[in-house]
Amino acid sequence: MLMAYLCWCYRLSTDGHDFFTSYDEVYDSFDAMGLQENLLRGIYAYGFEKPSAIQQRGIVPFTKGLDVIQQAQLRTGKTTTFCSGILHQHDYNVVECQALVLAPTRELAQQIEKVMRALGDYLGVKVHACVGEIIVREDQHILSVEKQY
Ligand SMILES: Nc1ncnc2c1ncn2[C@@H]1O[C@H](COP(=O)(O)OP(=O)(O)OP(=O)(O)O)[C@@H](O)[C@H]1O
Repeated sequence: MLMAYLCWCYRLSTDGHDFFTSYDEVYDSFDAMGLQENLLRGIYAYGFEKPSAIQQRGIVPFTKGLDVIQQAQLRTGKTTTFCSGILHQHDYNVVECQALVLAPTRELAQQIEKVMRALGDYLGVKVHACVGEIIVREDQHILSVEKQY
């Protein structure tokens, strides 16, 4: 199968000018990415041994706090890429909502919730999908009173 992937990073520079660049660092193992230990445990426990092409290029820019645009073919590991990046950046000493992922469909939102929960298994992360047909007040309660991440 032809594997196509693209990874761009975008950040406001300190002098106020934008810059836009392709990201060409490649990490051929999850260990080499400098990820939180408990995130690594989650990745390996999920059954991943070697990062896919988009993961080799896409996870680390997330962990550096860059604004990232990624594009790759279906089923190449995009969801895992941004979930890992998000989970790495959390401060697990702070009990508050720290990330919001927007998805265009209920199925995608639920798939992202599943992956986030699995990868974050050893991090103690709390994940909640706010989808239609569930009372909005319940979502608000979970995200505020229960202090979900
Ligand atoms: N490094 C990896 N090693 C083994 N399996 C992997 C790896 N990364 C992802 N997978 C598996 O490949 C499948 C696709 O992964 P993922 O959902 O992250 O890709 P995607 O590009 O977001 O998919 P989609 O295009 O359907 O949204 C999943 O079953 C996932 O568990």
